[in-house]
Amino acid sequence: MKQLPDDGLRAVFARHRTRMLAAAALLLATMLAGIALLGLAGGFITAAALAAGTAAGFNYFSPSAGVRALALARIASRYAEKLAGHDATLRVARDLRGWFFRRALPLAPARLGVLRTGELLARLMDDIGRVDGLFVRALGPLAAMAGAGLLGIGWAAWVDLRAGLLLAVAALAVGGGVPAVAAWRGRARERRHAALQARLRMRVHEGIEGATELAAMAASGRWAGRVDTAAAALAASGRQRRRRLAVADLLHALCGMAALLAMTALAASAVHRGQVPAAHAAALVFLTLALLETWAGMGLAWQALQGGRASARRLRAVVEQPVTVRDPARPVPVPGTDTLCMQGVVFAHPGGRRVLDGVELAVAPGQRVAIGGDSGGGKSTLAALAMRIHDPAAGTVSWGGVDLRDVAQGDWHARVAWMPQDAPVFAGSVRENLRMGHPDADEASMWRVLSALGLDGRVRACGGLDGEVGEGGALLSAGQARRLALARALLRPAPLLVLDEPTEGLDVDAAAALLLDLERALGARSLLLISHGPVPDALPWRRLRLQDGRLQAAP
Ligand SMILES: Nc1ncnc2c1ncn2[C@@H]1O[C@H](COP(=O)(O)OP(=O)(O)OP(=O)(O)O)[C@@H](O)[C@H]1O
Repeated sequence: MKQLPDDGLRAVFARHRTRMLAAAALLLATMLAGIALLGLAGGFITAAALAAGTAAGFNYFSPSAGVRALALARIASRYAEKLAGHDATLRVARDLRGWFFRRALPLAPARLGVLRTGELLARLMDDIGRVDGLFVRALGPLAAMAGAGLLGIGWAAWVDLRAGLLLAVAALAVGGGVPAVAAWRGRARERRHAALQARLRMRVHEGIEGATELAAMAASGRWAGRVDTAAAALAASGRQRRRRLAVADLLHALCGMAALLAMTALAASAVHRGQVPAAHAAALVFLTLALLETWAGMGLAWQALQGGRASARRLRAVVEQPVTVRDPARPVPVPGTDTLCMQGVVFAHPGGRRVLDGVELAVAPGQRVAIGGDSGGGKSTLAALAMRIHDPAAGTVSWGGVDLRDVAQGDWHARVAWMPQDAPVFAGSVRENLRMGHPDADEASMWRVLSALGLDGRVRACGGLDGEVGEGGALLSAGQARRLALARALLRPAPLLVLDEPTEGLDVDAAAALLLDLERALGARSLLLISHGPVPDALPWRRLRLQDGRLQAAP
């Protein structure tokens, strides 16, 4: 992937700065054409009314040609502005997702794992949606409104200085007051709104995920109540935002009315005193009207700006977490088949106790080591260190004498086949699931692994390698799903297998059968097996127990 010079959120927008500027300029042109259209038409009608029956030589042609030209220009610039604005937004939307995934993926699973799926989904969908709409909903309109205001004030001041000052005061009242009302306590409100949206998504997601258990515990109604509560809180927050917007709109209308009355009075008195021609005076009134109409979207744009900024902070909070492991500047090549070694390994999760406290372990080529121990004793943590998901606080984890901190994480992962405790089965076919482990695997090797794990019969009976397994392996039994995940790991051409509780959820006989099948399928590869269940006596594996942060021979 192309390395981007600056990978901050601002850089995503800055990359499309030219397109956004062009879209904002076109939006400004559309606004100006609308304002000029109203001003010119108003001035023209007034001048024509005053000239009626008195001036045979009144020039109807130029103003009406101007009106037609402005109407056409407005249509053309609106079309171009929509095109340019959406083009810029779609590009930002594309890059924003790329940016988020590029920054977030290295944080998985150690950092992302602590976020609940619903929360992560909310950030991926709602927050990214609000941030990628920042330009069309907030930045572009606000910039164009400011530009139109400045030019309008400039023209009014050129016609009559007092009119310019009056428009400037109106602009300050609307431009300062409306955002102040719309955005009052907006930062906290938008943060809360985003959090409520995430909470609703989390409840719905977890309710769907746990639907069967909730039904079995007769708790579906209670859960639906929790979803309703979250939905009601979100709706209340939405109403609060709309109320604030309504108050801002009211303020805008009041300021507008006052400004319009004042401008009408000022224009009439200027005409009366012969300081301004009647057509120009009428144009001033229409200009005020048009500018106020243009500024009508200010409250909404301001709220969109605050919402977008709150969402941007939520996205940054995910991606700006420090990565748990870093690749070295000059990675050392990873030896092929070799010994995995842990020496004096100490590790504690952030804010937690020392889970590992001087672990010594060696897994020689072809050796099988099974590690048992109490629940919560640190077995999965040990596997995660072997995978270099975390680095030890003290001691070393090495492969063939090379410290894993000196190799690139990707190179190391190419040497290991890992099956985590909650290994997922992906929606799709058996083939697609297996190819996740080894994209180039041929059919013969897939069948070999399936048959070694006793899964070939089931796969043949249900459509072969292209048979669907359902979402999360819903069409498979728990044992078949574990076997498929295990087959995926076994298919990986890696000299070391790290399997975390591959027999979880299986009864004792099924677990023993799976381990015996595994032994047959392993061949020359080494195995580091984490299991709190018993390993069948028939297997000549080295058995260790993790106790008080250290490994000892199992009885
Ligand atoms: N990401 C984390 N952040 C903080 N603490 C964690 C994290 N992961 C695990 N722990 C804690 O570390 C300890 C060891 O957890 P670990 O999952 O390694 O145990 P385990 O032996 O695999 O347990 P089990 O057999 O139940 O799977 C536990 O007390 C757990 O609460």
